[in-house]
Amino acid sequence: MKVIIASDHGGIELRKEIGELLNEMNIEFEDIGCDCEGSVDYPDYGIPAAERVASGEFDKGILICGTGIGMSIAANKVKGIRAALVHDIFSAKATREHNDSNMITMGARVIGPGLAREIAKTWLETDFQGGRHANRIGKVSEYESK
Ligand SMILES: O=C(CO)[C@H](O)[C@H](O)[C@H](O)COP(=O)(O)O
Repeated sequence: MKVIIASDHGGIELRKEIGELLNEMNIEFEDIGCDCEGSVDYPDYGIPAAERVASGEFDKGILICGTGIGMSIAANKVKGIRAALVHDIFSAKATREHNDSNMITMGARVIGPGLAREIAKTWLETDFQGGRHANRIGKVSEYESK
C-alpha cells in the first residue's frame, strides 16, 4: 500500500505524527508538506494529494488541516475521490467498510495525536465490504461521471 499525506499550516505537527505511525506500520508513504512558517491555503496541498490518489499513484491519502473540513471539501472535488472527515474510531472503520473511502481528513484543532493515530490505524487496516455498499458507491460515481 502507498499512502500520501499532506496538511496546511494548521496540521503540520499532526501530519508528522501520522508519518511516524506509517513508519511504525511499515507503510510506504510520501509527505508533500506543507513545511511552512506562515499560513498557506489548504486546497494547494489537498487537491494535488487527491489528484495523485485519483490517478492511482497512491492507494490512499490522509489530509490534515485545522478542522479537517476544508481538506474534505477540496479533496472531494477531485473525480474518483471519496474523502471522509473522521474524528472517531467508529466512523474510521465504517467509512472503509461502507464507503470504500480512499482518503480521510482530520482536524488538528479538533482531536489530539493519540486519537488521530488510532483513527488512521483503524482506517488503514479496515477493508471495504462491497455488496450493497458497492451499489451505492456506483450511484455516486455514475452521477460524478455525468
Ligand atoms: O480548518 C481549516 C480549513 O477547514 C484550515 O486548516 C484553517 O484552520 C482554517 O481555515 C483557519 O485558518 P487560519 O488561517 O489558520 O485562521
